[in-house]
Amino acid sequence: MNKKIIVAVDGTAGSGKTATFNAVAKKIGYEFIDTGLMYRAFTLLCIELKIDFTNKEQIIDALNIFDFSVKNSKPHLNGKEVEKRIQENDIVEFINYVTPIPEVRKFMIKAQRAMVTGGGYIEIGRDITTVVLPDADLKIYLDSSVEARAKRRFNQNERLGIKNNNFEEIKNSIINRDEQDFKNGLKKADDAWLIDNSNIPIQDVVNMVIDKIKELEGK
Ligand SMILES: Nc1ncnc2c1ncn2[C@@H]1O[C@H](COP(=O)(O)OP(=O)(O)OP(=O)(O)O)[C@@H](O)[C@H]1O
Ligand SMILES: Nc1ccn([C@@H]2O[C@H](COP(=O)(O)O)[C@@H](O)[C@H]2O)c(=O)n1
Repeated sequence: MNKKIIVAVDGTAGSGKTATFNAVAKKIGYEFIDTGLMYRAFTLLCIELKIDFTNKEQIIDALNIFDFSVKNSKPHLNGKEVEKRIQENDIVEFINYVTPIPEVRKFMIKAQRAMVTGGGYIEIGRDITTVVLPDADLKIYLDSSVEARAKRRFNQNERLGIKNNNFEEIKNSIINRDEQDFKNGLKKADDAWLIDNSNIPIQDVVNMVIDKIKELEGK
């Protein structure tokens, strides 16, 4: 019987981490953890508490009443399902006040590490291969050009009926998020497999990754 492994994935905003690795996890029976949802849900809590985002102490205090869970594959904030709400534009507008705060990152990293209790997990984010799961069996860094990512996000927003969908705004938002993510420590780990999917269909990336996981399970 092949032994399931731990897969850690980082990559730039909108590069395809969720769609690609959710599909991989479903096909091979792995648990899928999207750590970005935790940061989005926490940002939503701060919005709901009407926190002054320039006040770090208020943001840190909110961690004491932050309960995040995933039920039936849907993210829940303090027991309430928030899957679509945390994809709205105001979350992206404020999240960059939240993600650089060391106390917030320490809280999230501890929780994200505890979620992976052995093989059979795929965890995605910005610091998974470098900080959360540095000893993962397989590390992947997923990237795409800014243009490709903006086009995809625009089309996704259209499909989801997200309000005020504007291509140039999305492109600028991606550039800003990349800037913040690199400041927060996003980088390709030396032992990570770089996949640039700018011109590779999602199904081909899914198949490439599954082949690699099966190879490592057999070792
Ligand atoms: N290889 C690909 N080719 C074309 N479209 C893709 C590819 N991979 C993902 N997509 C599409 O790109 C969009 C963004 O993908 P996704 O939401 O999975 O990115 P992400 O990296 O998880 O983003 P974020 O970091 O913002 O959560 C989705 O519409 C997805 O279907
Ligand atoms: N491990 C992580 C995951 C995410 N972030 C930040 O949260 C934002 C939302 O994440 P998405 O994957 O849903 O885009 C994102 O902009 C990251 O800045 C993080 O810092 N660490």
